[in-house]
Amino acid sequence: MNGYREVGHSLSPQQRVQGVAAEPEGKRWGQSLSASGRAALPPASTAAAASGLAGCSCAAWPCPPEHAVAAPPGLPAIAGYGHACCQSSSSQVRDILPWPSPDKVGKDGMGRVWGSRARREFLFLCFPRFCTSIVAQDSKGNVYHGRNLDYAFGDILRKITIDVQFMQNGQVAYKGTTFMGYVGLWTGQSPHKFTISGDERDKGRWWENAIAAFLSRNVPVSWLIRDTLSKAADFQAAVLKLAATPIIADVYYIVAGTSPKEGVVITRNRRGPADIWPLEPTAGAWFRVETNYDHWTTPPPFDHRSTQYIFFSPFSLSYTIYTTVMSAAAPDKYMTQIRTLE
Ligand SMILES: CCCCCCCCCCCCCCCC(=O)NCCO
Repeated sequence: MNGYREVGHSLSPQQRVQGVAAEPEGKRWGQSLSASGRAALPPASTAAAASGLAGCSCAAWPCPPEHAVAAPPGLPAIAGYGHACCQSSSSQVRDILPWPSPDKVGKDGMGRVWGSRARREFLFLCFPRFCTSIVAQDSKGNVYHGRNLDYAFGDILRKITIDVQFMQNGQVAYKGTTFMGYVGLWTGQSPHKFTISGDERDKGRWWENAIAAFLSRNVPVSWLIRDTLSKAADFQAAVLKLAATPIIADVYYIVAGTSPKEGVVITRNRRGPADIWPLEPTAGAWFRVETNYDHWTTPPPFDHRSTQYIFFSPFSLSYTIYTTVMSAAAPDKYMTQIRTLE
């Protein structure tokens, strides 16, 4: 079964989501769950989930866990999913992230969606596009940023995944999640300024990357994340730097700041930006999800991420190395979980 490895215990996806749902806003977000945290989950939550509750009209925000909308049998409920004050948002989420069909989720979480494990490994190598980043703003204007880093060679990479802090004058200048011995960063946070994640964009040919690297002397994409974390003064400066600096390969940079509306997906060509896709909360666009496809295109039919819920999807877990959640305005809440396959 897919699980989570963090300080001393592992949780199933279902326990994890329900545990988060059980906590008051701001208390539990970004912290490790304890066994007692799970025990505190009100029984009503399970009852509501089992009863088929389809939205509520209470005035509280966040919607209490007992108002969580039911998920299909065997899948977790999400608090606030059907709340009146985010009805439009909820329905957007429902449209964009519907529950996967349980009959497609097998013992290893991939089941009939992908077939045998050998076939999946082969498919990953052929179509290595599995990362997911999300930036979202809540009703109070807080901005959150999450990412799944999915990759092959999980057995090795999970063992060498580390959170690193870069110090300057005795203080944490920035931090990130990476692999032992790997110089760049695909995930990081500059405290009280911004957070960044990178997702691969599979465009162009390998030799074009080589030319960009060796002849044009462009910057590797993960180095630019690190350099931006180190040098950019604020969200705007970070977005400008990430959008304009010539890099070796195409990529998606997802950036979140500390103030309302500070969230953006930058689609990069080697030479500059192909597209900038900001949050537009006043127009209902309170979140942006980037996987490994241009947001204005339709993902191929073999990729179900845009039609399944993201972080806890059994579909994605098999190749997920780690999940990070962060919010630059609350830098201490930075949390990475290594995804185990036990
Ligand atoms: C001694 C050094 C060991 C280094 C290990 C190197 C691992 C490289 C990992 C790169 C990860 C890039 C992932 C980008 C996220 C993404 O979009 N993934 C989808 C798969 O292509």
